Amino acid sequence: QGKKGQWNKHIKKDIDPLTFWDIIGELGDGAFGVVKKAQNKETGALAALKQVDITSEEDLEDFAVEIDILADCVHPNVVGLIEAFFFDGKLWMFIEFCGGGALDSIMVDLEKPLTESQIQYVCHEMLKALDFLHRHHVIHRDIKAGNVLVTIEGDVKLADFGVSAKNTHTSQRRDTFIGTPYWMAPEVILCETLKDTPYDYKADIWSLGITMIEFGQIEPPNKEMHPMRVLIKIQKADPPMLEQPKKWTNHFKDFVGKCLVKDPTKRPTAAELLEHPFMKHKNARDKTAICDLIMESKAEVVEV
Ligand SMILES: COc1ccc(Nc2ncnc(-c3cccnc3Nc3cc(NC(=O)c4cccc(C(F)(F)F)c4)ccc3C)n2)cc1
Repeated sequence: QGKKGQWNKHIKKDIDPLTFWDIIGELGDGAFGVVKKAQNKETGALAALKQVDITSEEDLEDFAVEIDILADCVHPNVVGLIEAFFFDGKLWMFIEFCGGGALDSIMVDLEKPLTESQIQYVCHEMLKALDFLHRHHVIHRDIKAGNVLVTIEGDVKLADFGVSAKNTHTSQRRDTFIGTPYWMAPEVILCETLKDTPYDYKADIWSLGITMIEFGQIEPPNKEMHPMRVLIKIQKADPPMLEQPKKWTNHFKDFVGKCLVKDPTKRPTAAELLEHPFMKHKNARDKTAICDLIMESKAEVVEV
């Protein structure tokens, strides 16, 4: 079995998933397509379920890349694939459910940004995920608060709802559409040769820096601008900075400044950033601050 045979190993075929799973609700108002909440009949485990109509071989290829990434990249800070089925012309992906949801929704719901100690912990967890993915030759390419999930225990899991992640091995790229520009690194916009070189994973480090500003201000820089204008500005302007410098420590500001270096060859790796003083502080290993935030956000939603 050639290519086709290759993707079978992670996907159960011709078995009805509803033999093992109950669908118990909807997730997100279709913002992510058809995503449901499911519960395992035997274990009671909760899952996020994505069902995708597979009409063409090409669709299959695209989603096989996603399954391969998730099956190969098992890490405590990356969303976990529980199992996948191909049934009734659909691909069914069951992902470990993160009860706190995405961090952008939490900031919007609570109408407040993260504190520096919450940012310190989330950033440390994200860096561990990025270091792991980059070592596995996976570039995320859409790092932003909306792709950072939290569990009710305060664990942080990197996700990719736009599925723009690329496995440099297969160098298969979903139709090369331009994602949301606000988090985009300068070299990615310029389509510089650096995009497909040993430096192309550095784009995630730039987006991490933008995401740090997003955590501290609820929105990324230039959010009020028209997306096309932002592409030009990211190219031309000096790197963005935190708006209220007095609000943040020098370690945090220095960390953001190191991520937002326009020349990718001069931008640090995730491994190097894990050694930055901002990451050596005990807050970076203390989940209590983020647990308080998650409880506050869960308390907001009173089950009617
Ligand atoms: C609206 O409130 C909530 C509340 C809880 C949750 N919790 C939750 N927990 C787990 N997954 C999801 C989820 C939500 C919407 C869409 N997809 C979700 N998970 C998911 C993720 C994926 N794939 C990835 O995240 C992914 C794909 C490629 C690469 C990567 C990475 F590079 F990060 F490894 C990650 C595939 C299928 C699914 C169902 N949502 C979400 C919203």
